[in-house]
Amino acid sequence: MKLKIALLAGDGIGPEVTQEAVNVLNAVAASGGHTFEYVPLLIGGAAIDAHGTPLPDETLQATLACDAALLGAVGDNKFNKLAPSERPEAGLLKIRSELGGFANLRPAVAYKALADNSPLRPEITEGADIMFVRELLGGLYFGQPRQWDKQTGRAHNTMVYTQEEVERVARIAFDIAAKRPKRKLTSVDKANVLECSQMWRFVVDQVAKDYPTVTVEHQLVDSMAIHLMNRPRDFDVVLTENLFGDILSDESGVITGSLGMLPSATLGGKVNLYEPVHGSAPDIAGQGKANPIGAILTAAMVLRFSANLEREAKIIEDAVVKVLEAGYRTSDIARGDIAGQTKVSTMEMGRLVLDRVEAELGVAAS
Ligand SMILES: NC(=O)C1=CN([C@@H]2O[C@H](COP(=O)(O)OP(=O)(O)OC[C@H]3O[C@@H](n4cnc5c(N)ncnc54)[C@H](O)[C@@H]3O)[C@@H](O)[C@H]2O)C=CC1
Ligand SMILES: CC(C)CC(=O)C(=O)O
Ligand SMILES: [Mg+2]
Repeated sequence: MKLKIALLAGDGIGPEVTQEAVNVLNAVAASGGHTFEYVPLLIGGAAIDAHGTPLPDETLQATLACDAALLGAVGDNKFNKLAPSERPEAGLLKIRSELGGFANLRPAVAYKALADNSPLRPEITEGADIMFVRELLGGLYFGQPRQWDKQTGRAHNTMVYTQEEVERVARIAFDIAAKRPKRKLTSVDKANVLECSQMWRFVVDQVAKDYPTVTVEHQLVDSMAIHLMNRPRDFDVVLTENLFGDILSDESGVITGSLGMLPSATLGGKVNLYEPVHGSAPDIAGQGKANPIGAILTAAMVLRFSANLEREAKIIEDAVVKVLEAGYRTSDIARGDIAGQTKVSTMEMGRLVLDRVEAELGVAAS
């Protein structure tokens, strides 16, 4: 297997966690016959600093010429006063839209080893395993018109969806649900207030007719936020529009023990885009405190969806579980009051996972 991967490390903790993801990918390459070529490219604040724009054309063109894109995170407080169109985040939104992936898969799995890290009681989270399918190219983040008119003191954004946009992401979510043991799909909307959501619900019900084995329910986003905390095990595939999915998937970090645990893959476009769910975390950047597991599990998704290496993806996921079971914790998932835990840095956590991946694959330690 040959894979050319655009490496969009970005800002803050982005480069720190991406390096750990690359290390495990390299172990898989070394395990036999695979070549992963990386193309390091600037995006976000790093690209603004170097080229005055958050997505240089060179980055976009080079990414389009790759088989997959692995992104860390973008954003830095020093750009907070810029207009949305000039900020690092605009570079991420633009590359998402140019790559064309519309189905953002964000799995949230409550690992037993981290049961005491969630503020939710272990009996609430135990066994929770949710696959969020977030629509990534529509809704408020992309809708036109949008403006802040400082003269009139009025600002507006536009939520817009077409039936086709809803249908294509709904089909991906139903396909996934049909293959999972629970075969349940929860569609999230705000159909009691928004026309976009009423159409969303109508289209989901239409698509559901093609998936008779999948149980479908609709939840309003506000009460969904509390159901997710009260009874996370009741959910299986959760289908949402762009903004609601952004919020609810971050919220699911409470179920898993940390936002730093969450990976994602965006499918359906010209080039699949892989990124952990978290942002650039400027509060901990450069201190070796970032949890690289979200990025490492994102690397597993690269192998699963862009390289068809399911066994190797599983080896990485199992290695993460084993390291957690052995008690190793980055600071976001460390609890000083629990015996048997060893606090480790970003690089140490990456190394611990890598050691197990290399051992499992029979690769000499790098
Ligand atoms: N995909 C992306 O590139 C995203 C970028 N952002 C940007 O990131 C910047 C910071 O945004 P925030 O709202 O603070 O969200 P954030 O996700 O960066 O951080 C939220 C909190 O979680 C912690 N955290 C996040 N990832 C972690 C990890 N891997 N290990 C340990 N702790 C972790 C942070 O320290 C912080 O306390 C902003 O500029 C924002 O726009 C936010 C979300 C996604
Ligand atoms: C453009 C991003 C900063 C939005 C976000 O938080 C995300 O996609 O998770
Ligand atoms: Mg987000």
